[in-house]
Amino acid sequence: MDYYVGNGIITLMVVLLVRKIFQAFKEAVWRPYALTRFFKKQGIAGPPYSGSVDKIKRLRMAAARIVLDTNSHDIVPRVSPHFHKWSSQYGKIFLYWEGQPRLIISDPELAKEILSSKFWFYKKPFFSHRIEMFSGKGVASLNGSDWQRHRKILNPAFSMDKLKLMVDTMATSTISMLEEWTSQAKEGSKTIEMMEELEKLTSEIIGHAGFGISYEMGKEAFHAQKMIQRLALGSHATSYIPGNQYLPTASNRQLWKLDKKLRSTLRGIVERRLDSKESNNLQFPYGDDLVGILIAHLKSNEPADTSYKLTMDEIVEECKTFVFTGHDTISKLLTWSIFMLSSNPEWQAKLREEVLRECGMKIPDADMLSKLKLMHMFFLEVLRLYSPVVMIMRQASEDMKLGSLTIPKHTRVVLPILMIHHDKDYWGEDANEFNPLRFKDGISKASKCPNAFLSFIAGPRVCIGQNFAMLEARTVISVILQRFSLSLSPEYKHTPISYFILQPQSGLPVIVKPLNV
Ligand code: HEM
Repeated sequence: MDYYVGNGIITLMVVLLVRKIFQAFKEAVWRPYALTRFFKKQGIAGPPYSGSVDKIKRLRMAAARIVLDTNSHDIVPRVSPHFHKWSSQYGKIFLYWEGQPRLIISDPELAKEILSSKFWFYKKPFFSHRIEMFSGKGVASLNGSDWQRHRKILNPAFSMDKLKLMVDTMATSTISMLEEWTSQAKEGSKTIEMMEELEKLTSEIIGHAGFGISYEMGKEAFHAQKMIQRLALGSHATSYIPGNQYLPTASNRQLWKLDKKLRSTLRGIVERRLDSKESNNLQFPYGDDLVGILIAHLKSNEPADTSYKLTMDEIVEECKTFVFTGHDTISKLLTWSIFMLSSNPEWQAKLREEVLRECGMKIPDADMLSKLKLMHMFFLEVLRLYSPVVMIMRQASEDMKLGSLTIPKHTRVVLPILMIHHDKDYWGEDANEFNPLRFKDGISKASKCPNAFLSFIAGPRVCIGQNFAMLEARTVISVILQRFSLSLSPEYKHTPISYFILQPQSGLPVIVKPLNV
């Protein structure tokens, strides 16, 4: 009997081993060969599969050592050196390998076709457990009916009427930051590390506006989220070993601890709100901010209670999503805006003049802000040249037609937003120059191709926080320009880099000077 059992186990192990070897061969040899051939027949080329991940690492490391001239906005070779190199060799559409095969598409018309696809033909791919740890398993990463349910619940939190009421909170938080600057600028001016300062400000604003808490109360959550992001991106960049997120390595243990901390802090915020029910608001008894709206959809234990409901875990994950999306992108838009104002005195003067004309020294409200036309063009140009999200990815859920191409099921498609934004074919010979006036007749007329501006993407999954971000950016910059002048510190090194979001590699030191001094 033992003999038969022993033989059976050995046979099973051999079968499993052969299957594993076969799968590994299929993934590592057959699939790259077959896919490369498949695309080659359609006229799509790309760099060789073998050694591709190392090549990307080497290109990135070399690019990270370059310091650009402060007036140069030709940043794609530094931020995405591999895209830059390969697009000049293989054209606007090419295939490359980074763990999996990826098809780069830098044609705005095809990008539009992908982004407007309704029936989940192009879905969000699963990135990695580590990325979800800081970005949350919320509306930004879901697909299908789950995404529809979350998006429908969240849309009311971003209605323009609601956003307008947040301007006061945005301005008040900015003013208290500026009071700090004034008290520090005792000798007439002060150098401020602007990227850190703006991360704190935008955390405070989303904390107040979305969660009804102060920065001090939300500090632990924001700090844990930031630490997870740093650790997760560090380890993600250096390893592609499947399943290694479950190994109890030192960095994994630290990540698990931080994740637990982040989740428990957010859960605490939600539970405190649950305890503060107000019976006179029938539609949103827990408040009509982001957390209040999410809680109003908390699934009760009644079996019939299924439509448009969220579980407690889903609410916590959604809060995580907004801790991330609600401040990281917008703080970098503000960082690059301050960089542009500090290095372009003429534009700083123009925008200050417009702010003083429309708002005087008053705390701006939504109506005043809507009159800042030059400032709107300025932000569009900053977003074009320094788009905080440099690329997005989708995955074909079945064999698809895209223009004249056939895209096989499971192919990951990359839309390189930053590279499209710097492409001379769409934006003209001055594509790398700072010229907000190119937007004077609106976004669609600013380039040769009406869909070439993609900072917030387009289609059903367009950024839900786009209006929130633009209102916050106008408020913060208006209040700063009313009270301070800005100039770039000689310490600044122009080194844009993408750590998930585009940012200056070594921060942004800026000299601030109160205007009445
Ligand atoms: C300058 C600021 C911002 C930029 C450039 C930006 C950019 C983007 C982009 C490119 C996407 C699409 C990602 C993809 O589909 O892969 C996106 C989605 C999203 N953004 Fe933003 N965003 C900004 C601000 C915000 C803010 C302030 C919030 C929240 C308060 C926010 C919340 C979201 C959410 C929840 C999604 C996912 C939407 C969905 O899939 O239905 N964003 N954003």
